Amino acid sequence: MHSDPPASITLTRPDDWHLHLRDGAALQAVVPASARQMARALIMPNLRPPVTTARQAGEYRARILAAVPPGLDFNPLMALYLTDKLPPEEIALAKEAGVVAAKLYPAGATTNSDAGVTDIRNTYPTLAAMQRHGLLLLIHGEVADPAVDVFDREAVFIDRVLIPLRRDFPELKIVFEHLTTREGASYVASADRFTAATITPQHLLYNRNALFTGGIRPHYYCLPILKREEHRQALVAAASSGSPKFFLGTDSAPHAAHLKEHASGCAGCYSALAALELYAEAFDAVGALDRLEGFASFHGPDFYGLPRNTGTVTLRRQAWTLPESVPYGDAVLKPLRGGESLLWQLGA
Ligand SMILES: NC(=O)N[C@@H](CC(=O)O)C(=O)O
Ligand SMILES: [Zn+2]
Ligand SMILES: [Zn+2]
Repeated sequence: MHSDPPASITLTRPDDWHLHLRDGAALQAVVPASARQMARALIMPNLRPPVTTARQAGEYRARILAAVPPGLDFNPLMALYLTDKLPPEEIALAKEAGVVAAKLYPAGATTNSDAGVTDIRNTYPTLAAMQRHGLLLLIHGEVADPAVDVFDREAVFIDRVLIPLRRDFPELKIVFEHLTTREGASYVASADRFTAATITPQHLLYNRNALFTGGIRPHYYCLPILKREEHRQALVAAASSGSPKFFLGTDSAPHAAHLKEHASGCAGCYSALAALELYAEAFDAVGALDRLEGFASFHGPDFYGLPRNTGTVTLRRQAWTLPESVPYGDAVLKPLRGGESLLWQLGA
């Protein structure tokens, strides 16, 4: 028996556990959208130059707070960018300054990852300090090895890097960011309580056909790249399973439209403008709207050891059209699903 979807759903205020806000004019352009939807966000440190000290993280956080529109309360949580040389002593300073995590980018794996880690063993003293001080390790889980097929880089990362790393640091909390494969979902589901994962809206809604529908579609290009339909289905099953290991992280990654519509287009989807609406659509499609609140509002803070938010947001089942583009400094941004209709709308 099928029951009609509800006309509205109310959730505890959600958080975004994987967000790129950039800096300068770009930061000013994108902070309001996230602050309107989310109570907190874990801010990615892949600026140029990257955020590698507790002091830089504090200064960056202040710039973010200064861009929050009056009347909204938004709490940015900060992470350091792990390099081959991040000193273990910086971890104690970071902990003291309220930084909650460090982010591992394998060198060359994604946008602004050239300062990333060339060999995980170089970071072992720093990872030991993180385990001791209770900082989480956030991972872009793809090998950068050009010999590995782009679509296999996540699965290969699990075998080559993650399994040994987990063995060497059994109590380091690890978030496998922007999960994209069935292999990733089953690794995390069967891992112990120190391992969790974020999942983006695009990986729940689209498979790799979206990259080529009627021509090449640069606004669906992000890393890790969209995968086959069977992987999308595995991700939807994981996100809507009720397991506390999976939670919301948009990986909203703005790039000026002209740099995506380019011979060598940038990787990253700008999803922050309608993130909750997109997630609601994905959960609605499998009749799992009752599982959205756990994924969006509870599992993240529980894993990070932070309090759940108070207050609520309401989504209404009401079609509306997302703008095709929005201002981005001197350029424009084309949001994921821009110019198209959405089924759910976040209440004012
Ligand atoms: N996801 C992306 O495709 N891009 C991100 C980097 C990242 O999260 O890997 C970016 O900063 O643009
Ligand atoms: Zn990444
Ligand atoms: Zn990201």
